[in-house]
Amino acid sequence: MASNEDKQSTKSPPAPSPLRTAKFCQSNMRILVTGGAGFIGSHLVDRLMQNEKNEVIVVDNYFTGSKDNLRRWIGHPRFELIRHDVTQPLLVEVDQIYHLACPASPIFYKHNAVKTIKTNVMGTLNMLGLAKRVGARILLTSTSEVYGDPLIHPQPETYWGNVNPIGVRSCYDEGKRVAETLMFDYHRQHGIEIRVARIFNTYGPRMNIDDGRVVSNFIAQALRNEPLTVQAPGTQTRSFCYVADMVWEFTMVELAETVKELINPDVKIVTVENTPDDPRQRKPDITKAKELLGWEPKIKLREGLPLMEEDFRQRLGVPKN
Ligand SMILES: O=C(O)[C@H]1O[C@H](OP(=O)(O)OP(=O)(O)OC[C@H]2O[C@@H](n3ccc(=O)[nH]c3=O)[C@H](O)[C@@H]2O)[C@H](O)[C@@H](O)[C@@H]1O
Repeated sequence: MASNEDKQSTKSPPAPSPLRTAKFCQSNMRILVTGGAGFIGSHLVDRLMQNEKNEVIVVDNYFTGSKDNLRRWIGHPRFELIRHDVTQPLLVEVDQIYHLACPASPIFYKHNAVKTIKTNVMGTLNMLGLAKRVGARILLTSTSEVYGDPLIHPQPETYWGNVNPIGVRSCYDEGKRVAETLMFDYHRQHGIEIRVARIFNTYGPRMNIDDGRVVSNFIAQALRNEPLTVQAPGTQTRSFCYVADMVWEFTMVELAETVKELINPDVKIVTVENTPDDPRQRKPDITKAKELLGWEPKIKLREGLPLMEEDFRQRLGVPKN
């Protein structure tokens, strides 16, 4: 019944703006990346810029992103960088929107919770408004946090989650859930072409060194000869994705032991207090992605960690012995 109603109310996509379909610009694809100066955003920009038919516009407010991540593209004729906060409307003529903008590390997103939820709700609303106006396709980077502390393991796309609506993480996980709702409502009501990617704990070069997330913490701690801080109980799991890839499930103790073994065997592992609402386990069911997209992870944690170690060594000025 619901699906029939869905079908009836889904409109065909709005036509792209006449400016974008004019002959003179048909050959190039103009792509907006919000949060493009961030960790995942800047890797995406690298990939998009490899295609000579792409023009890339990045918007970022540099709250957690950095111009340094885009150094190689600044001044490139197919690249533009705009300082802009997505909670404010933006008008640009584009064909595709990759909407990544939002602080993603729990310490950053909890630091200004109201701003985080505004970014998720108003930011996504603004980008959907833009997509509707110019007829662009839009992708939202959502998160494994939409599953909260999941009661089903591993998590299929169809799982609705177990989320605390009034907790300290809600600004992010409920914020992303509303953002997903907005995406599907704009699709049903206005025919916008949408994609939603639920990203699981990604790590790799260019993460902020003091980002606060577990992989960057452990690597920076190992390189600084500080104890690896496993938050209790340490048996909670995450499924780590190398930034060019994905997904391997580990407990935090296993991760700490791997970082110790690979990066600094002398470092100590200590157990410290955890934060509220920390999910006890998380692992995506990737059956559908394998079947429909032909996608599966390739880079194992033991291969990905050294690549991130190399980047952190350079930025921390810690040479390899
Ligand atoms: O990537 C995801 O899927 C989502 O989840 C992450 O949230 P979380 O999994 O809590 O990320 P971390 O802060 O890296 O924590 C992972 C686990 O490591 C533990 N941890 C964290 C830091 C540390 O120093 N030690 C430690 O044991 C935490 O208790 C937690 O159980 C991030 O908030 C989001 O960027 C993202 O959307």
